[in-house]
Parts: sequence; C-alpha cells; structure tokens
Amino acid sequence: MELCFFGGFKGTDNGYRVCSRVYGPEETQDAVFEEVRSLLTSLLDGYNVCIMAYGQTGSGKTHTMLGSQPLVEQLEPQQGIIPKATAELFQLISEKPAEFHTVEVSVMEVYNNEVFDLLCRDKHGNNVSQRRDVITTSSGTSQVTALTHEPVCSASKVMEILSSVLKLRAHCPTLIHPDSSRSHLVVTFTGLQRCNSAHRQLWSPRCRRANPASDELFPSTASSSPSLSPCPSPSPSVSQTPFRTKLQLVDLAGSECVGMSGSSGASLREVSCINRSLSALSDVLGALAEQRPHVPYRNSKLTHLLQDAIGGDAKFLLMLCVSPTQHFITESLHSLTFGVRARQVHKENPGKKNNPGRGSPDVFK
Ligand SMILES: Nc1ncnc2c1ncn2[C@@H]1O[C@H](COP(=O)(O)OP(=O)(O)OP(=O)(O)O)[C@@H](O)[C@H]1O
Repeated sequence: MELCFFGGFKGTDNGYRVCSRVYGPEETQDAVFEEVRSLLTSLLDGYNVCIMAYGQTGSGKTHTMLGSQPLVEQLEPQQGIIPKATAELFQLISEKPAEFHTVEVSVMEVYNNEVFDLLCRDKHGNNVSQRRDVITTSSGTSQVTALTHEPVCSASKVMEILSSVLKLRAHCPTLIHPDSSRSHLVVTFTGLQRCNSAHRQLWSPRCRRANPASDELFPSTASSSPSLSPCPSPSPSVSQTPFRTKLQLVDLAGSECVGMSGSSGASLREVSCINRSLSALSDVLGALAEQRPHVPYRNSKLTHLLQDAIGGDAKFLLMLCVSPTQHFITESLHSLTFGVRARQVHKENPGKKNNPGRGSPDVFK
C-alpha cells in the first residue's frame, strides 16, 4: 500500500501554510510521524489540531493512524500516528508541567450516521457503545452531549484504554479488505492549559482570547511579533484564565465501490452511510473553498461533529492514503480530487469568512 501525504496547516497567525509530500510503500511509520510532530508542539502552544486520514477502503488509513498490530503489542517503530502522537504529547507535557493541568481523552465512532461514545461504561464497568447527539452551541461551535471524557496522565494509560474500546468499533470483511472498518473513528485529547507568562509575545490567539484583561494591562506587547525581544511578563497578581486545546485524530472509514467490495444486506447500508458522509465532507470543503455563505455542516453527523476542526481555527492536516495498483485508479483519482479540494480551502480561505469558532473563545469555566 502506498501512503500519499497531502496536507495543509491552516489557522496560523500569519494565514496558512500548505504542503504536500508523497510517501511510498518503503517509508517507515517514523518518517510519516516526523511530518506531523510539529503539530504537537503547536498544540502545546495553544492551537487546536486535527489530523485526519482519508482514502478508499483497504488503502492504509488505520495502518497510518493506529498501526497494524494490536496496540499494546506494537513495537514502537510500527506504531501509527495515534500512539506516537500520544507518546509525544505526554513527553512535551512533562517538559512544561506548570502549563498543563489536565488531559482527558474521548473516543467516538460515527457509524451509520450516528455518533457513538465508546468510553461509556455499563454498571459492571465494561466499556459499551452509547449513542450521543451532536448539538450546535450558542457560540456556534459543535458539541457532543454527555460524552465521556476520561482523565489520562500517561501514554500507556491511553493505549490501554484504546486497546479495549477499539474492539467495539464496527468491522466487517469485504472482498477488498478482510478487516474493514465500517465507522469513522475520532480520538480527541482535550487539554486544560495555562499560558506561559514568561513568553507572552508567543501566546496563541486562543490564549489571548482567554486572557483579554492581561492584553489591556500590557498593550505594548499585544501586537508584538515573536521575533521581537522578550516582553515583560504579566505581574504575578494577574491571574491567567486556563483555556482548553483539542487534538483530534480521525481515522475515516474508507470510500467504497459496492461492485468491487461485494457488500450486501446490512453491509450495504453501512457502505451507503460511509459514502454519503464522505460526500458530505467533500461538500463542506467545497463550500469553504468557494467561500459560500452557507456551509452544509449539518448534512451529516461526521461534518457536524468535526465542524470546528474543518471550518474553525484548528490546524488541520489531511493524510490521503491511495493504493499503488492500476486496479484502483478510479478510487485513487477520487481521493486525490478530495485532497485538491481540501487544499483549496487553505489556499483560498484562511478561515475567516465561514469560521464558526473564531471570536468565540473556548474558555474553561
Ligand atoms: N504502509 C503499509 N505497510 C504495510 N502494510 C500496510 C500499509 N498500509 C496498509 N497496510 C496493510 O494493508 C491492510 C489494509 O490496511 P488498513 O486496514 O489500514 O486499511 P484502511 O484504509 O483502514 O481500510 P478500511 O477503510 O477498509 O478500514 C492491512 O492489513 C494493513 O496492515
């Protein structure tokens, strides 16, 4: 399988940055992770981050995001982005203990256009899949009601949790892939963070929004460029408001041609829901790229759930997985068209016009 990396980082202070790079079958998981490592630093700097794998069924999305063996047994080099990012996240946090308060994880799947909380527990303490609703809050952001957030303090704890709940994720054998995922998987880390008062000139917009009073106290530093010499730190008497940052890691279900996969019965309904939600995702990207006044986030649970990551102020990285074989050329072209559309969002719309999250700080209360 060939991994095509084709991503963009949007929502930076200076507008956007777009990059594209292709990884062949011989590339290691470590090499792929090197491309995304800097996004973890951005998270610690106060930005929301979303990393998403897209591609046809069997093209290597789960291999890219999770790895190919059971999570707890994986050797480090074979791990995918989720285990590696988790380890990196806790490593970075350990280097900045004063700034990070708590980290919580939530795990959801979108199956047949419904959102399921995979961290819910029954009365015996066993993980069960529980349907949840997605709502739009008064500030225009999306939120999953009653979602379970589990506090975590180490990468090994996260892997333990993921190993047990991933068994709940919907799978089904098809003619193309004997262990095909039939749902979109969304793993979210939510960190409660304080701004680093010693580096105020580097504060992210999110941190500044959470601490507007301190901007008034130090107006000369509010528009400082990071390249300028360090500014005075806020006085110890100025209490800083903690704010939340989110890392969303998304392993999408694969787009599928029914004729090739041989799906029928219940499996056919799954394919239809997967293809429709991916098409809704493509429509959202199209609307954002063309800066249309209405972006159809609510046409599917997947896009409603990921509204803030796609159209908000998150740094967003799309990884396209494509097969190297001629047999799947139509599907590969389809995936590349999707990537081009995603890239147009970054090129043409740095996220101002249709940005539901901008101006509405995600402040911890
Ligand atoms: N780069 C790679 N190196 C080695 N094996 C790979 C690679 N990419 C994918 N594979 C293997 O190919 C098979 C399909 O990969 P994977 O399960 O990641 O596909 P997928 O895109 O997630 O499929 P689906 O959407 O149907 O769930 C797996 O057995 C996986 O181990």
